[in-house]
Amino acid sequence: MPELAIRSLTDADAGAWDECIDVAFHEATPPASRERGRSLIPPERTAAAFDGERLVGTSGAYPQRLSIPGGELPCAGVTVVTVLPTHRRRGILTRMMARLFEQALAAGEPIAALWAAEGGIYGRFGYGVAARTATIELDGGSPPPVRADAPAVELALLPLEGAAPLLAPVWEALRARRAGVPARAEAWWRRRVLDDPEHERDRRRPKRLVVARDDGGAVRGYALYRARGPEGSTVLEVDELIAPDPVVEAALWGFFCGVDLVERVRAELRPVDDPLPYRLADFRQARTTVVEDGLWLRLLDLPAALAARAYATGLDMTIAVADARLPANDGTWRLEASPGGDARCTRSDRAPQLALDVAALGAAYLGGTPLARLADAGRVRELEPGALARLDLALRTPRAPWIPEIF
Ligand SMILES: CC(=O)SCCNC(=O)CCNC(=O)[C@H](O)C(C)(C)COP(=O)(O)OP(=O)(O)OC[C@H]1O[C@@H](n2cnc3c(N)ncnc32)[C@H](O)[C@@H]1OP(=O)(O)O
Repeated sequence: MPELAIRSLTDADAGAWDECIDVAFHEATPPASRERGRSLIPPERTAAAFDGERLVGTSGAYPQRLSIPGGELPCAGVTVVTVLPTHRRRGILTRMMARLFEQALAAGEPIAALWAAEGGIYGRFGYGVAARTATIELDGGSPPPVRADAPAVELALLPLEGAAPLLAPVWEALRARRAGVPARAEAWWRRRVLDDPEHERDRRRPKRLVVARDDGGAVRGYALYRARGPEGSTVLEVDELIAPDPVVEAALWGFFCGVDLVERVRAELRPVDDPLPYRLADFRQARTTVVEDGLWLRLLDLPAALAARAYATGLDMTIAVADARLPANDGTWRLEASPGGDARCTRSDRAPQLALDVAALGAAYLGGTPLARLADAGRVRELEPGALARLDLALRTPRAPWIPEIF
C-alpha cells in the first residue's frame, strides 16, 4: 500500500480537493462556489492527504480573530474536514488535525474553533462545545415587541451589493458585546455573507437586507432574510439579525412581526439567551424550537488562552488539566486573575483544587458552559470544596457566547 502523505493544497490539486469535499459531504457544489470556498483559506493553511497520487483527505483553517470575554484572540477556524469513504478510519483525520494544531501554534493562534458535522468526531481531539445556538420561530403577523422607549430608527431595504461597509461596524459592536464571534474581512462579507448566487438558494427567494438607521443615517442594526415556501404558507427565514443596541434589535423584530403574507418567521443561529421572548407581551409568542451545539473550541496554547481572557472575579486557583494530544498543556496550572484586569497562568507544583480535561475547559472558556454543569456530567472533579463555585463565578459572562454564522 502506498504511504500516506500530507501537504498543502496546490492549484494542480484543486479539482481533486473539491471532489473529495463533495463526495464526503454528499454534495454537488457548482464550480463558482467551489472556487469561492477555497479562496478564503490561505493555501498554507490547507492540508491535503494523499494516498500515493490520489487526494483522499482535506482540511483547512481560516486565520480568524475570535471575540473572547474581555477581548479577542487569534483563532484557527477549522473547516472542510473530509476523508474519502474509501479511506475512513485509518487515522487520516488524526494526522491532519495534528498538523493543523502545529500550524496554528506556529501562527500564534492559542485557540482553534469549528462547527462539527457530527457530534462524535471532535471531543477526542480536545474540542468542547463552547457556544450553543437556538432556533426561534414566531407566527406571521404577531404583535410587535413591547417597548416603553420608541426607537429613533428608520428601517430601509437596501441592495446587498456594497453593503459591507455599512454592516461591518454593527458586527464589530456585537463582537465587543458577545464572545464567540469571528471578525469578518471585507472579502468574507462580500463572498460569504452578501453573495447570493441563485444555485445556492435551495428553492428560496433572493436574500434581502433590511437596515435600521439612526437620525444621523448610521446603520445601527440589520437583518438578512429570505422567503421560502408557496404562496399562502410563506416562511421568512432570518439568516442574520444583528443589533447590539437592544432598542434597535426590537425595531428589527418588529419589522418581521409586521411583514404581510407570512405564515411564520424562523431565525436560526440565535443566541441561547436571546432576549426576544422577554420583549413580547406573550412570552410563548417566540418559540425556541431547537437548541444545539454551535461553536466547538479547543485550547491549543492553554496558558496563553487562559491569561488572555477577562474574569468576573479575582482568582488564585490551581487546576489540573489532562491533554493527551498536546502534552505542553497537560499538567497543573496556577491561574491568577484580578476582576476585569490582567490574568496570569503558570505551571504549578501546588496540589490542584480542580481537575478536568482540555475539552471541558474549552467548553467553559467563553463563559457559555457552567463548570457545575460539566461537573454534574462527570467532566470536572472538585478536589477542594468551594473551588468549583469560585472558578465558575470567575468564568461567568453577562451574556452567553454566540456564533451567528457557520464557517
Ligand atoms: C469542521 C468540519 O469540517 S466538520 C466536517 C467533518 N466531515 C464530515 O463529516 C464528512 C464525512 N466524514 C469524513 O470525511 C470522515 O469520516 C471524518 C473526517 C469525519 C473522519 O476521518 P477519518 O480519517 O476516518 O478519522 P480517523 O481515522 O482519524 O479517526 C480518528 C478517531 O475518530 C473516530 N471517528 C472518526 N469519525 C467519527 C465520527 N463521524 N463519529 C464518531 N467517531 C469518529 C474514529 O473512530 C477514530 O477513533 P479512535 O481514535 O478511537 O480509533
